[in-house]
Amino acid sequence: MSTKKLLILPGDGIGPEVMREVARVAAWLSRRRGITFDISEDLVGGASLAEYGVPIREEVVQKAREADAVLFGSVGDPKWAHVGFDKRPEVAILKLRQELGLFANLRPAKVFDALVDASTLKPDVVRGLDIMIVRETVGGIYFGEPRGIETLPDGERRGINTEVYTTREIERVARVAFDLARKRQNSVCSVEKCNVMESGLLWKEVVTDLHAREYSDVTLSHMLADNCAMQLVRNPRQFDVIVTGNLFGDILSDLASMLTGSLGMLPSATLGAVHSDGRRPALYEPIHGSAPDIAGRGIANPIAQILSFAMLLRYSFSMLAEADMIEKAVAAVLATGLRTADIMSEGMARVGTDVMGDAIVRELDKLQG
Ligand SMILES: NC(=O)C1=CN([C@@H]2O[C@H](COP(=O)(O)OP(=O)(O)OC[C@H]3O[C@@H](n4cnc5c(N)ncnc54)[C@H](O)[C@@H]3O)[C@@H](O)[C@H]2O)C=CC1
Ligand SMILES: CC(C)CC(=O)C(=O)O
Ligand SMILES: [Mg+2]
Repeated sequence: MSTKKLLILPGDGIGPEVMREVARVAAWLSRRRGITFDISEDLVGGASLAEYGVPIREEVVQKAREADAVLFGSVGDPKWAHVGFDKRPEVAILKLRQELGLFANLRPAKVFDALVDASTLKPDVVRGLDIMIVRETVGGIYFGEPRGIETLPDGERRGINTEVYTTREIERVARVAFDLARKRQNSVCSVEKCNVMESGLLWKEVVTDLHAREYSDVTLSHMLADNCAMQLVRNPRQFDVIVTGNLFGDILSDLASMLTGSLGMLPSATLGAVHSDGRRPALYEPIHGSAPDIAGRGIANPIAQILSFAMLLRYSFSMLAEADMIEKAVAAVLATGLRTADIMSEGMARVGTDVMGDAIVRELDKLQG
C-alpha cells in the first residue's frame, strides 16, 4: 500500500492541545504496527491570521485537495473578534468545506458504556445509544445569498442571511443518509422546518421523492427541527440516522453530544463526492470548537479528536483493524475510571489531556499484545 498523505491542521485554542494526543496515537501506529503516513502540518484560523494575515492560505487549500485525508482541530479565537466577517478564523473551516466540496458531515453520537452516568439523561435512556446525524455542510443559511449587514436610509441597520437549498444539494446528502441507514438500523428521520421555510418544504419533497424512487426499503420519517431537539432529549432511542441542513445539524449535534456525556466526545467525518479517479475528499474533526474558556490549561478532552482520527482511518484509509483498536482503547480507558473534567463524575479519577492520551496509548499497547 502506498504511503497515505495526511494533512494535519490543529488550528486554535484547544485544537493543538488535543491534536498532540493524536500525534502520540499516530506514533504508536508506526512503532507497533509499522503504519506510517506522509504527514504535513500547517496553520489555520487565528494561528494563520497571526502569521500570514489570512485565516487560511490558498497553498493550504491546495495541500488539502492533494491529501488523502485532512485531520482538522478547531478554529476560533476571541482575539480576532474585531476583524471583518470574511477574515475571521472560522473562515478556514468554511472555506475548506466549500473548496473541497465536503457536503456530508457525519456526526455519530454514540454512548460509551462507561459514560452512561456522565450523560445529561438517565443511564437507562442512553445506554447503548447510537445515533448518526448527517448534516449538510456546504449550503443552507451559512452560505446563502444575499447576506451581510446593511444600513437603511433611515439609519436603521439590518443583518441578512438567507437559507438556500437546491434539489441537487438536498438529494446528494439524503443519499448519504439512506446509504448509511442501510448499514445500520435502516431508518432515516429527515429534519427541517417546512411549516415556516420554503427551503424546508423543498427539502421534505426531495427526500420523499428520492426515498420513493430508490430507497423504499428504508424507513423514512419527517420531523420539524424544534420537535427534533425536544425528542432527542425525551426519547433519543427513536432515532437511527438523522439527515438535516447546515444550521439545524450544527445545533442538533451539539445537543446530541450531551447525551454521550460531553461535546469533547463527538468526532465527525465530512465527505465529498467520489471523484472519477475513485478519490473521495474527506476532512475529519471533532464537533467542538476551540474552547477558549479552557484553552492552555491542559484539561481539554482529547477523545473527540482521537475518535476523529479513528474515523479517518476507517473511512479514508480502510484501516478498519486500527480504527477498531483505537475505539476499543478509548472504551477501555473510560472503563478504568479515568475522566477529563468535562466527563467527570463521582468516584472517578480526574486527569488532564496528556494523561488521557497516554492512557489510550498504553491501552493500545495492551490490545496489540
Ligand atoms: N469546526 C470548528 O472549528 C468550530 C469552531 N468553533 C469556534 O470555536 C470558538 C468557541 O466556540 P464555543 O461556542 O465556545 O464552542 P466550543 O465547542 O469551543 O465550546 C463549548 C463548550 O464546550 C467545552 N468544550 C468544547 N470542547 C471540549 C473538549 N474537547 N473538552 C472539554 N470541554 C470542551 C468548552 O470548554 C465550552 O465550555 C468560536 O470561535 C467558534 O466559532 C465552534 C465550533 C466548531
Ligand atoms: C464554522 C463553524 C464554526 C460552525 C460550527 O459550529 C460547526 O461546524 O460545528
Ligand atoms: Mg458547531
